[in-house]
Amino acid sequence: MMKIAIGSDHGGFNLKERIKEFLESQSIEYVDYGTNSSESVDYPEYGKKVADAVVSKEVDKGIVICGTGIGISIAANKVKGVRCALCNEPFSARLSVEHNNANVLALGGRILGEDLAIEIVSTWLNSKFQGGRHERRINLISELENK
Ligand SMILES: O=C(CO)[C@H](O)[C@H](O)[C@H](O)COP(=O)(O)O
Repeated sequence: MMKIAIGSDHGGFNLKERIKEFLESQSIEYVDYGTNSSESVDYPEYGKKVADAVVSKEVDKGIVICGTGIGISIAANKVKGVRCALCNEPFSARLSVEHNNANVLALGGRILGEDLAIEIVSTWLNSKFQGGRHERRINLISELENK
C-alpha cells in the first residue's frame, strides 16, 4: 500500500486539508508534516521535511503545497534524490511521472481550485514511470547532483 508525505506552508494549508480528505477517501495512508494552521510560516522547512521523508523511504511519494507551489518546489528539489514537479494541470502531472519519475508533486494553493487540484493529485498517483530513454535522462540528473 502506498504511503504519502504531505506538507505545506500557510498558503497551501487549506488545500493540504482537502487533499488529506481525498487520500482518506481512497484509503491511501499519509503522514502530515504540517503546517497545522493558516498562520504565516516559512515554506522551506516544510519542503525539506517532506523531501527528507521521501529520500529516506519513510514514504513512497510526497506532496508539497505553498501559495504558488514555486517556493516549496525549489526547496524540495535542493534535497538530493528528490525530483519535485510543480504541476498546476493534469497533463504535466501525468508526464512528470511517465517521463521524469517525479517523487514529489508541488501544487499552488492560491492558484488551483479544489476540484482541479484533486484531479491533478489523482492523475499523478495513478501514473507510471515509462523507463527506457527516460531512465537514461534521470540518471544524468543524478550525475548533476553528484558533481
Ligand atoms: O514561495 C512561494 C512563492 O514562490 C509561496 O507562494 C509562499 O506561499 C508565499 O511566498 C507566501 O507569501 P506570504 O505573503 O508570506 O503569505
